[in-house]
Amino acid sequence: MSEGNKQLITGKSIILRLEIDTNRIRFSDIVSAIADEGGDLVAIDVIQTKQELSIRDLTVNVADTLFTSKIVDKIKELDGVALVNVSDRTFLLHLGGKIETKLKSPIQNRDDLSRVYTPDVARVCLAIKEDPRKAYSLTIKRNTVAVVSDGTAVLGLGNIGPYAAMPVMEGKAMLFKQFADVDAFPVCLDTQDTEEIIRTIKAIAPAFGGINLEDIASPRCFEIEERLKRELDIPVFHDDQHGTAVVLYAGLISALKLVGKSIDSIKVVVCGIGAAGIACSKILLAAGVKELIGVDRDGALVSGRNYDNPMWAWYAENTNPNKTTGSLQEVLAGADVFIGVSAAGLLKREDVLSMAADPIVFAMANPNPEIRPEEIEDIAAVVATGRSDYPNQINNVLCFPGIFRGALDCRATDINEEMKLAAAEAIASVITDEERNKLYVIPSAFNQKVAKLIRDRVVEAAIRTGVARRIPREYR
Ligand SMILES: NC(=O)c1ccc[n+]([C@@H]2O[C@H](COP(=O)([O-])OP(=O)(O)OC[C@H]3O[C@@H](n4cnc5c(N)ncnc54)[C@H](O)[C@@H]3O)[C@@H](O)[C@H]2O)c1
Ligand SMILES: O=C(O)C[C@H](O)C(=O)O
Ligand SMILES: [Mg+2]
Repeated sequence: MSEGNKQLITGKSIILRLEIDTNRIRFSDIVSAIADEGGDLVAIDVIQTKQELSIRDLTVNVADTLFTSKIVDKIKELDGVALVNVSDRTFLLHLGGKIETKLKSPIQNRDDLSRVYTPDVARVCLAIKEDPRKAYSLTIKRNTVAVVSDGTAVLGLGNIGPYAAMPVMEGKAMLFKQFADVDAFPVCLDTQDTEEIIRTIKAIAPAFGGINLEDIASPRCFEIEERLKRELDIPVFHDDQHGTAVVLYAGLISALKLVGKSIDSIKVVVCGIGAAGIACSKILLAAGVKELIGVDRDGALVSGRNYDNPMWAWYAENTNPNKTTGSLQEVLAGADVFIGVSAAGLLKREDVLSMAADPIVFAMANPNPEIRPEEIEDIAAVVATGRSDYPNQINNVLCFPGIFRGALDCRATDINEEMKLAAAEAIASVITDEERNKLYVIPSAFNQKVAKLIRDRVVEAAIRTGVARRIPREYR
């Protein structure tokens, strides 16, 4: 297990079910024992009481699994307490998966049955056969997105395969529904072959109004997306590239306002030149960043070198104008902005100290960032991560629900550059100059304005650029 993955088990919440003999032990002694072993008791539920026996569920936050085993051992030593069960709240939330199918209308009698199913359904099938566009009005297609992964670059966990990728894809499906009322379905493919992935996605496309590619490793992800965009008539969007780039750009516009720097005068270092790093770099170049340096495992990407990865060859030619060479630490000196889309713990406090005044640090690797915000909160002007448990969450969740809502509503054939830029501007517009501060440069995922604003701007951009096949009523 890598160092990064080990940190994964931080910040757990466990539930201890205890059978307590109240004649033999005081509850306060149990609480102290838990605290002594590093547990933070946050809730108590009394499940049952009979005479001197009390069954209680104690919800305890622990910093990592080590504390869990210490707490469990300590409880077992206590006289008058029996440990009935220990459960992890996160695992409980995943029991049986996180999403399900719901019927829009119940099937209560023969009449209903004959309409939703044989024989009447056949008339609907034939109507679609006659005019395939009716798939949008008569099937789930108009509101359904496939979240497709091959499990090769799941968060920063790497190639963990399609089964292990499912919890993330189910999570993305939840976010689609929660934030934009899009029905999304996780599809994890048991193949890592580019052609087979393309063929499979094309074969399942009839049911879907859009394809959200997720956690597919670079450089394969580029060809898969490019080919599918060309060969399918529904929008195909690689979230780790474009969703991330859109939110990053929105966050950077806002952070630069805070520190009073302009986009064309800053030096930016991007660490991790994969799917997210390349897309973030492209959006920054388009926005006018002049000094942009990409760093991967072997240091800065520089023109004139031979790179097997064709995207790196392109990257080296189009960035790093001063041909700066060296490690992350070396090229970061004097930089205004650090963007991390690589792996946990790569950035050190000393590195941030070597940056220009008012450094902006976007440490976006998941689940563990390149540096923990608490390590640099006193020296950085703005710190953001991809996580939900710190302020300034720069995560593609802010983008993909609204962008697909817009694309589906106007039956777009594509999600193009103008639509992505419109989404970034929509996110950036949510925070006013008065509201903006060090801990609030990007709206929260729960800000209800975001998805709606993105949707409207995306629809407008789709209409403007001629990719909308339907004009929503308010734009007619
Ligand atoms: N916050 C967000 O919204 C968001 C979105 C997408 C990706 N990410 C995160 O960014 C990371 C990369 O995701 P991706 O989809 O681009 O994956 P990817 O596999 O396409 O790219 C990762 C890149 O990071 C490089 N890398 C790995 N370890 C490195 C090291 N020690 N030093 C320098 N470079 C290193 C790899 O060589 C690769 O080029 C993951 O941690 C992921 O969770 C965050
Ligand atoms: O899944 C996330 O939280 C963001 C992003 O898609 C990632 O792969 O890290
Ligand atoms: Mg992802």
